[in-house]
Amino acid sequence: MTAKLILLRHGESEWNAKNLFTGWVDVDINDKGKAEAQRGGELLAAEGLLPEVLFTSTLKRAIHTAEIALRTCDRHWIPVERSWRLNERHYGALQGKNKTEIRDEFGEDQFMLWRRSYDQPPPVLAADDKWSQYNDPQFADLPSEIRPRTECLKDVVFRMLPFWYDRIVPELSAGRTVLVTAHGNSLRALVKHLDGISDEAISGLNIPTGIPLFYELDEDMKPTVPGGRYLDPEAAKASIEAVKNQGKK
Ligand SMILES: O=C(O)[C@@H](CO)OP(=O)(O)O
Repeated sequence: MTAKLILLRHGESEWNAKNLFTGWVDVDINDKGKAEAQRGGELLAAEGLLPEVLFTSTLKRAIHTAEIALRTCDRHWIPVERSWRLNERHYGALQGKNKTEIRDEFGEDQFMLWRRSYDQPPPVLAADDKWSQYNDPQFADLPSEIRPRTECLKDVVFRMLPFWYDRIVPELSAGRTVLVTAHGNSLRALVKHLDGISDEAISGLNIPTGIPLFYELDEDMKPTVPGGRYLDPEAAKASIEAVKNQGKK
């Protein structure tokens, strides 16, 4: 038996369009993002890949993307579970900062280390910073030692995997088609795990906005096709290139 897993990064957000580091800042999708989410739902319907359970982060750009995509393929009614463990990587002191300005100020190497290295987090964000979520009621139940003030991708893998094993894998094992709507870096963490990508090679992986990535998984929860399959490969290619080049002039 194989299991069906669909990964969907949220559609373009207001801050993606403004070229700002976002992380845990709870910005919404814009009109282009809404259109991408709808197209995502159309692709699911066209392939007959109809989700039976939804997992999302607690951030509105992922929640709203899922709502639009599921409404479009008439699956608005499926059970849903949200978890902070699927949230975007906390971008620390870079949250709210312009990517091009950070690249100009600190140079390409440091910019890429912060953006795509596996284990080097940006500087911490002060708890009382304008763009901090440290005292947000949404995260009040999280013990302070796991409430992030910055994260590298390795930290995301560490906090995401318990949710994968405890909540998502049981649904896949039960034969249900699972949709996960999340973020560029929380999905990079999951793809790294699924495809066994090395700490070095993961820096070259980018996830496009709003295009479903379909994985068929074997009984060991390993992909039958490495890397899965984007339901719109051409659009995925163009969007991956755009994500990769963010911050460049
Ligand atoms: O700003 C962010 O939170 C992420 C995703 O939008 O950006 P990046 O692709 O630079 O990691």
